[in-house]
Amino acid sequence: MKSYDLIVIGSGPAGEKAAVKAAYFGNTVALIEKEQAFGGAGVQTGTLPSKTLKETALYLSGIYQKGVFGIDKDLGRETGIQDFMYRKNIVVNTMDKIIKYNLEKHGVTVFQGTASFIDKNHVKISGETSETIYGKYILIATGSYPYHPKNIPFDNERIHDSDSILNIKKFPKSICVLGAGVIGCEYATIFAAMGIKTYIVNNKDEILTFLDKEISKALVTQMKKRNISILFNNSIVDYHIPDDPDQNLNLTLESGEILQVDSFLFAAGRSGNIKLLQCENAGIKTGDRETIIVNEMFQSNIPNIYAVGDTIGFPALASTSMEQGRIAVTHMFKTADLESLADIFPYGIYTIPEVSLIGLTEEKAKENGIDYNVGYSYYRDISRGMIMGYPDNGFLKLIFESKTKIVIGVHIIGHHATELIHYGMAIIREKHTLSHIIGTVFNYPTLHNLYKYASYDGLGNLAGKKIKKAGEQFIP
Ligand SMILES: Cc1cc2nc3c(=O)[nH]c(=O)nc-3n(C[C@H](O)[C@H](O)[C@H](O)COP(=O)(O)OP(=O)(O)OC[C@H]3O[C@@H](n4cnc5c(N)ncnc54)[C@H](O)[C@@H]3O)c2cc1C
Ligand SMILES: NC(=O)c1ccc[n+]([C@@H]2O[C@H](COP(=O)([O-])OP(=O)(O)OC[C@H]3O[C@@H](n4cnc5c(N)ncnc54)[C@H](O)[C@@H]3O)[C@@H](O)[C@H]2O)c1
Repeated sequence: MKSYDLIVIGSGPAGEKAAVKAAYFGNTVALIEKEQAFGGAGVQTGTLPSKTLKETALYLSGIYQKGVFGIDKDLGRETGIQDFMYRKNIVVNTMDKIIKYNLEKHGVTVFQGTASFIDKNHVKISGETSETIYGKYILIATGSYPYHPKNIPFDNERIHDSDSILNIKKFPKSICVLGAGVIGCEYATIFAAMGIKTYIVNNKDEILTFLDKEISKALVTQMKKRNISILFNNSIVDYHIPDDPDQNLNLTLESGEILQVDSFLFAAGRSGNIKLLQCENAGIKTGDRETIIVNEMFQSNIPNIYAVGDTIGFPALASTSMEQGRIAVTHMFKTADLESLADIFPYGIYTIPEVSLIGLTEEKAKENGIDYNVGYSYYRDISRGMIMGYPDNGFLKLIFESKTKIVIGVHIIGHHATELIHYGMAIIREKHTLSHIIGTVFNYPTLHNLYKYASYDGLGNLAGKKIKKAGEQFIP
């Protein structure tokens, strides 16, 4: 029987990074993947395809060029679905090859097949042939899948989840998205940018509840401007698919109304991918939504078995999954180079416009009894924003402690927000003050000047002395 220091199950962001790190430090590593294509939701069905489609929608619709040249490109309506999917397919196929190459270069032995536990050290691989291998340590990195509520008749033709939506053969004439979480909001803005009438049905009275309220409201305003209708405090209780593919779906809302749309996308949650593993054979403790229960070093109740990424639940991001994989390996093999997950990490929401945050929201600061103040700056306040055509009326909001002026939260809505946030992360991790930001020289003109303007605005708010209000200097 083949024997390894580590068996990794799953080739998504968590599994790949863990496998190559363990191999780099001289351990024998096997990785088992059930799909032909590697990369999991990170590469094949989630992060990268959706981000590429967003970039494509921006390019084809010309949304960010309209403010610069004042012209409406209106390409979306003339574009075929092949054009829309073209770049996505290139990115996904290339990343698949890159992962396989990375594993090969590190000397990781790859097995194609479905992994299941025989006991705490033996894993069976069922594929074209069947084989059992031994691992001193085992890392579960099997990710998650879109949860399928029983009452939704998924057909992958008109009723989709976030996997099947990537294989559509024509643009929907209109679409209803269920769930205003990250997946729902991202896809809704992508379809709307392509000129498709889009509805979101959400069972709460707000979207993306973890955002600073002001930012989430600003995103709702931007979505409405782009012809997205959001039906709050509502859900769908019945789905009728007519025989005639040219007729609309009839979706019966909880409120009693019927919503007629061409297509439907379910985006209201995911569950851990652990069914096939037969965790009971190894005595591994599992939790809600098919997750594996782990400690802070990502170790399950069975000491030689670890689990990372979506399969352990929150925060279920590609960004954090990779780090969890590396930390688990540090702990197993005592490489002593990465002790724990960073105490704070950013969220990047790739809606149009993008949203990103790090640190506390205003609501959280209030709840924690912190004496805080805020400062704002608008893209339209700064030269780079002007050059870019004031995209999305975006803004940056700084939250800082009134007494020390130390920044405790950064929230951005607008173009490139997911890139801009990283300076905010450095400020918060280093406990920098508004004065520190003001005393920093940035390239000019750049969007980073948003930080400086927001700091001046914050100081003005603190002193009760403001010459100009944030956003006021805009002369249309
Ligand atoms: C639409 C969408 C957009 C997203 N956008 C972002 C984003 O912008 N930024 C971000 O940080 N995160 C994003 N995410 C989340 C991100 O994709 C996941 O957090 C990340 O992929 C989790 O990585 P993972 O390695 O745990 O699992 P996965 O990427 O799901 O990989 C798991 C792998 O394990 C394999 N597997 C499962 N069971 C077995 C078995 N029994 N045997 C063998 N192999 C098995 C699967 O086939 C898969 O290849 C998005 C997710 C979705 C769905
Ligand atoms: N940019 C990113 O980082 C990114 C992008 C996409 C996905 N992800 C990851 O994928 C995970 C899953 O995302 P998701 O959007 O599917 O789930 P989610 O749990 O984040 O959001 C689900 C939304 O649907 C609503 N909802 C749930 N049931 C409903 C019902 N029956 N009727 C109406 N509304 C309902 C919820 O109130 C919520 O707003 C996220 O937690 C995130 O970690 C991350």
